[in-house]
Amino acid sequence: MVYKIVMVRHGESVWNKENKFCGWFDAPLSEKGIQEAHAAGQTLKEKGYQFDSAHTSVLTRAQHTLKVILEEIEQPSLPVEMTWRLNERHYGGLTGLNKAETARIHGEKQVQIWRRSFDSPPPPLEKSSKFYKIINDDPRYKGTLSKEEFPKFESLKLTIERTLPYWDKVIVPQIKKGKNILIAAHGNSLRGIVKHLDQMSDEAIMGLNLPTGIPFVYELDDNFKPIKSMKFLGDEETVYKAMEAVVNQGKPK
Ligand SMILES: O=C(OP(=O)(O)O)[C@H](O)COP(=O)(O)O
Repeated sequence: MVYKIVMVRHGESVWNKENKFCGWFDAPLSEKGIQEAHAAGQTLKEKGYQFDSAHTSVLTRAQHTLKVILEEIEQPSLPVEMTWRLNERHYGGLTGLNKAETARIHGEKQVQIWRRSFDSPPPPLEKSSKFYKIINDDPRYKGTLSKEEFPKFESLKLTIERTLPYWDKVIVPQIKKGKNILIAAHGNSLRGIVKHLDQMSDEAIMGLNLPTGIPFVYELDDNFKPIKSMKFLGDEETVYKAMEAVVNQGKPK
């Protein structure tokens, strides 16, 4: 049996465009991001993809991307499960800061560590931050995350620790039943799933940057080992350039 799963990072958000660390802040899609979502949906339609269910985060940018894709593939009523476990990593005290400006102040190397190291977390989101209440008092987390559980920051390691239980307990059983699944999520929650599937080392995952709005496919064997890893549904040059652009966000300008 060969299992297939499609994943996509949401289209460009307004904060991606403004080059700000976003994390759990609920930035909407930019105009370009909406176009990217349409293009992703059209590509999936051209290639004949249809799904049995979809999974996304509780953040608008991922949900909006998914909605546009489902409209494009003419499956607007597909069952969708939303969970904070697929949220972007919580960027703590970096939330809202411009990445290039942060690199100018703290150095490109430090920003690279904050963005891509496996287990060095960003500084915590302090109560004094203007984003603290917006994120922590957001009603979408009520009843699912207690005050004690609510993160103040997340490294990739911590992100994986809360994403993988959802992958293992909810998504994998659906795939094993033969369901075709689509996941629309975020740069770092998806990097966590990719690291797990490809059994990438803590060092190797540092070099992976996911572009916005370009779906990618995994084909997995019975033991969930990849037969085909991360096959992007886009031409190589476009994908490469989009990945490079993500890397360059952390350079001082
Ligand atoms: O919110 C974010 O990711 P997202 O746009 O995938 O939701 C982060 O700001 C991505 O930043 P990074 O690429 O520096 O880890």
